[in-house]
Amino acid sequence: MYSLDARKPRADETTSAGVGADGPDIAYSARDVSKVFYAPDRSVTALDGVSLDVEAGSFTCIVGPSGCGKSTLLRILGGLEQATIGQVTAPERKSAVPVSAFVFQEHGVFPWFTVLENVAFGLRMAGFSREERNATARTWLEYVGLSEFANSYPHQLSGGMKQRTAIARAFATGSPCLLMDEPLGALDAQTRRLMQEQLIELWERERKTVVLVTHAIEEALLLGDRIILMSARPGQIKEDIKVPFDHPRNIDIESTPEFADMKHNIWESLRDEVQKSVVFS
Ligand SMILES: Nc1ncnc2c1ncn2[C@@H]1O[C@H](COP(=O)(O)OP(=O)(O)OP(=O)(O)O)[C@@H](O)[C@H]1O
Repeated sequence: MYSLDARKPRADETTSAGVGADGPDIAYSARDVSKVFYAPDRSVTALDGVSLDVEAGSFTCIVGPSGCGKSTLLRILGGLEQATIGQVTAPERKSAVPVSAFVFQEHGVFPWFTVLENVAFGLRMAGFSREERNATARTWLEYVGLSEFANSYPHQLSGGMKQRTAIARAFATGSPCLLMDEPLGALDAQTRRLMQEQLIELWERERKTVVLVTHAIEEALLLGDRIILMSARPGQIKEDIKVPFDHPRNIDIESTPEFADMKHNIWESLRDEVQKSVVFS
């Protein structure tokens, strides 16, 4: 459990660090990480020798075929799962606010809490007063356009509104790093577009360290500054791609030839891996 130290974290504790004199700060670092899931009948090697440095304040997307270990890698970075072999380092926790906040594809909100209580939950766990956490939660509800629904319960919301609540909570908690596993995967196409735009805006406002798992190449190109392309299981890093589009960014970049080229090249590289994963899984 967290210690209930009800002070507001200092700015240097809650925002991602930038570029220091010795180069960029590294938020997460994985060195030769392998993960084997053991079961009585068979063991599964999910990751094999993955090494990765994630810069503080960067937006990294992980793309790869189904079952290649994307979620496992994210969970290992966030400390939810342990590597079988290899080392992982994450930013040091300096306050009651957890270093990593998670957003999953579904089930990210507590059905028995109102929208406001859901968004304020992380702050409550970190020991903030009711007044402070409600004020912060209301600000974030405004950013994601859910102010009117502060007192609604999740069953009264659409899927997109529930995901906005989960994303608002992750940002509101004040964690410097957000780990998102297909956060928009369950949404319909139109809502997904709006949420992509909103995620870009929120990230540009906060510049937190984000690692986001997605199946969609377009989404990774639109949101990320870097794409980690993984091979079929056992997951290894096949390519480490720099996304060259500037910020502030919007969905218009999708109509540029550069976007189309990158999308094509990434798909060419991913296609073999997808085929392997379909054959062997
Ligand atoms: N707790 C577990 N116990 C046993 N095997 C697991 C466990 N978690 C994941 N695996 C296996 O590890 C491999 C990688 O799973 P993981 O969920 O990380 O892949 P993924 O790339 O995120 O997949 P998807 O894109 O389909 O969500 C899969 O073969 C999966 O079956």
